[in-house]
Amino acid sequence: MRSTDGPEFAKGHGTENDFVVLPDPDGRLKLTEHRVRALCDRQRGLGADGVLRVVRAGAVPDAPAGIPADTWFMDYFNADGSVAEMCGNGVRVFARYLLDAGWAEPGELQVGTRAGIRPVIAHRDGGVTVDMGPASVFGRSSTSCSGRAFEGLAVDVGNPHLACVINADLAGLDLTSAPSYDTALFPDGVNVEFVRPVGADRADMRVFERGVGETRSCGTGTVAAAVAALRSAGQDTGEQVVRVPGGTVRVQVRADTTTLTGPAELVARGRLDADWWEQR
Ligand SMILES: N[C@@H](CCC[C@H](N)C(=O)O)C(=O)O
Repeated sequence: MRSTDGPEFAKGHGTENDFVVLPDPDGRLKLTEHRVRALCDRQRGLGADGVLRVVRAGAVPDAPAGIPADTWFMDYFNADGSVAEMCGNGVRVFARYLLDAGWAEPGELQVGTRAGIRPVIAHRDGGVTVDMGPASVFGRSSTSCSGRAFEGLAVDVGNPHLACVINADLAGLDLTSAPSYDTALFPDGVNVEFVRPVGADRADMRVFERGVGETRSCGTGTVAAAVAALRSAGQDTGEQVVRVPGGTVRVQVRADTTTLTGPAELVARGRLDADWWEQR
């Protein structure tokens, strides 16, 4: 009989950007790069775009200064085991997990991330709004994909993005391999979005995520996409409904901050096999 008393997990997604959630309030789990990759493996693991460790900020040695020790901290890892500063869809799923576990009350809550504290509101309809903080444009750059060059805006949403507004069919892009990017402007890599405006306040988007590959949604990416779509129409602020392969989110870009509203769903809870976990 195999052991079933390994660490607890949950599985959830936000617009089909999916995550393994590992509750670890006191920071006891040894979450190595190898274990993250194994968990996210879609053939031999649970399968996910990333891992969200649910831990108190005080138990995370590299949590940014200024986050109170008892704040719930989203310790985020990409599927390749790399650490990222922020994950917009992840924060929504993280908040849903906290509520489901009874670790947070409905209403407004604060989630610590490597990009700072993100205030979150969980709505009665299952949607979640995240105050994503200001999105700052730090240049223009280019990428090439499917043998074509595209221009885009470099946008910092806590993590780096290159959001390219294009007037071409998104379905025709081959995102099975990483689009090129300027390593001087993006020394730590970049998430690349291709954005097609559809009317004044709507845009379609596909994304190639740093540390993952093409995903069906990227919350921080939709914020970068909204900023780029608005700028292409001569606006610094406004609202955009962004449609991604996995669903639809609403982004508000204000002068002082941005917000992201979209669904978050938990689909399973269980325990990892203890032997499997120990052998990773
Ligand atoms: N899917 C996320 C972004 C996750 C991090 C990203 N891959 C990076 O390395 O910056 C989102 O919903 O924002």
